[in-house]
Order: sequence, then C-alpha cells, then structure tokens
Amino acid sequence: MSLLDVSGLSCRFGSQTALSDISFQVDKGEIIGVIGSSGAGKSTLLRCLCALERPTEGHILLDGADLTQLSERDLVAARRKVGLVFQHFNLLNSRSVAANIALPLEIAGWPKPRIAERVEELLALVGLENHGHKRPSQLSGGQKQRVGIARAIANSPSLLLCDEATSALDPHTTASILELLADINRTLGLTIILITHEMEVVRRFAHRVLVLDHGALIENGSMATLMRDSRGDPRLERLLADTRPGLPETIKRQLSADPVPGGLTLMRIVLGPEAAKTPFLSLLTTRFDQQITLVQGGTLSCGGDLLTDMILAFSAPVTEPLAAFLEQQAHVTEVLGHVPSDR
Ligand SMILES: Nc1ncnc2c1ncn2[C@@H]1O[C@H](COP(=O)(O)OP(=O)(O)OP(=O)(O)O)[C@@H](O)[C@H]1O
Repeated sequence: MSLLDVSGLSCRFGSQTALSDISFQVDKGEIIGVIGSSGAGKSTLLRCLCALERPTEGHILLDGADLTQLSERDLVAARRKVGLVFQHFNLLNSRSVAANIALPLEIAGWPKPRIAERVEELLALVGLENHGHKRPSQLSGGQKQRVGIARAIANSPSLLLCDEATSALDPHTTASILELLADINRTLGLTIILITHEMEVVRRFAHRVLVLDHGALIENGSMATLMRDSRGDPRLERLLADTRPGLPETIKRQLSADPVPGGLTLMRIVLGPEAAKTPFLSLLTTRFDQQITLVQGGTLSCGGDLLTDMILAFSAPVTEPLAAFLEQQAHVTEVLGHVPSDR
C-alpha cells in the first residue's frame, strides 16, 4: 500500500478551480517534486495534503487514514504525521533555536527531559550542534532553514512537505539544504514532497516529478519521462527550458526545418542511466559514416540517476539505420532542425 494515495482531488474557491480531479500515489521513501507555474495549484495541493484545506471533492489517504473524512479532533493527530518546511522559515525570534525545535514536541506533550534529548539529536542531525542557544536572527538563511527542517521532523512525521524550501536561498546554500534533505531521506527513509517553481531543484533532487498546470496534473514520472513527454508540449518545454542545454542564439537564427545541402542536422539526444555510461559518441562515429559534434550538453544528475542530455550536429542526413539505432539506444531523439555547415 502507498504511503499517500490521492484520488479525484478537486478544490474550488467559488467559481475559481484551483485543483481539478488530481490522482497520484507516493510510496514510502520517495522524493517527489511538484512543479508548475504561478497559479497552477501548488500551494492549494500542499494545504490539502497537510489538511489545512478541505478539498471540494476527492480523497487523501495518508497511512491509510482519509484526511478528507476525519473530524477536527482526529485531524490534529493526523497533522502531526506531516512535517512542514516553509520558504521563509517561520521561526520565532523570541525563542532560542533549541526552543524553536522543541515547540512541536511541547505541543505534543513530550516530557521535558525527552524533549531536551531529542532536540540535541536533531541539532546534530542538521549540523547545528553548537547553535541551540542562539536566536534565529543570529543565523544565516541556510542555518535558519536547517532549524526549520529539524523542527519539521521533530515528531518523526511520515511525510515531509517542503514549500519552496530553497527559494529564498542562494545557489550554494540551496545545494547544501538539498543535500541535507537527501541525507534525511536516505538515513531515515523519510518521504519528501517538495513544492517549488524551480525546475533545477526538482531535476537534481526528485525521484519523480508531478507537473501541475491550471489545476490539472499533466505529468507524473521521472525526469527522463518528463524530457521525453516534453517534445511538442509547450507547457512542459517552458518548464524545462532553463534546466536543459539549448541552442546558442547564433545557431538558432540559422535553424531551418528543411535539410540544408551539405549542411548539418541538429538533434537532441537523451540517454538513460545505462546508455549514459557507454562511449556513445565514438560508437556512433565508428558505426555510421558521420562526423558528429557535441553542440551543447552532457551528463546530468537527476534524482540520483545519471542522464545525458545533449544536442549533436550530424555531418550528413540521418539515414534510416542511424535513426533506428538512435531510437533503440536513446531515451529521447528529436530533430531540432538543419543549419549550414559553415555556421
Ligand atoms: N483562498 C482562495 N480563494 C480564491 N482563490 C484561490 C484561493 N487560493 C488559491 N486560489 C486560486 O487558485 C489558483 C491556484 O492557486 P495556488 O496558490 O494554489 O497556485 P500556486 O501554483 O501555488 O501559485 P504560486 O506559485 O503563485 O504560489 C489560483 O488561480 C488562485 O488565485
């Protein structure tokens, strides 16, 4: 049984539909990235998943309990199963770092000595051993988010929801927070749903991607699947644009849909984890009478897997045997167009 089973979820505010008939499952230990442009419904989904919003229709089963059917009293207990990490940390500056982390444990009625022990354990887990006595205002943004994460996992939730958890951080700090979350996922087996508008974060961190668009779930798969399905879908192409190798402007200007006599054919090729380990380019050159140039791209880390996402220039028209070979070896092949060879 899945840890989380969302079925037929819709949420409307008057005539405004924020979520429309959404269904997906999440297994224990998965890291899911939820992405979509502004107004796609990400925050509404997050609020439904932590039972802060009652959906208009549908069911949300977390550990077998339907959040949409629970009484207010049972919801309090159910909400403890969901940890929340916020974009702006939401720490209380009137309390020390340790007391911020202790807060959910106090609310849950833990005895004081056990709280102190647990807080020490959590401070060590997030790499803030000697910072417990400080006020949040004395910490950097990355350290504040570490406190936010420690507080969110204090009660050992089944699910950690991260709401734009890295959007207020610089790229270096973002990387260190994602590393911490990946560590927590690996060591504690904690299931994580990360809601963000940053594709790069999803690409590096998530095992699976859910794409929301105008309240509908339009994609649910690995990063490799998303790359394949994005062909010809402007909504997905737009989301992926910043995170994929693109053509330089000078080449783009010369691109034609029709073959150019004596020119080059430009193709986007995505290789899955297995093919990404093979000497793919030399294989192509030796097997087929072609000169092949790497125009852009290389190997990327995608949620723990390696994918190669590249644009290649082929010196001669792509023959049927070559096309068949590419189709068989590559996860995605897409002819982008043709350019003169003296570009
Ligand atoms: N309480 C509300 N009352 C009315 N409309 C709402 C309410 N909450 C959300 N909406 C509408 O539902 C749609 C989805 O909003 P939501 O905030 O979930 O999107 P989002 O993907 O999180 O956007 P953003 O990235 O800008 O935060 C939007 O059109 C929004 O205006």
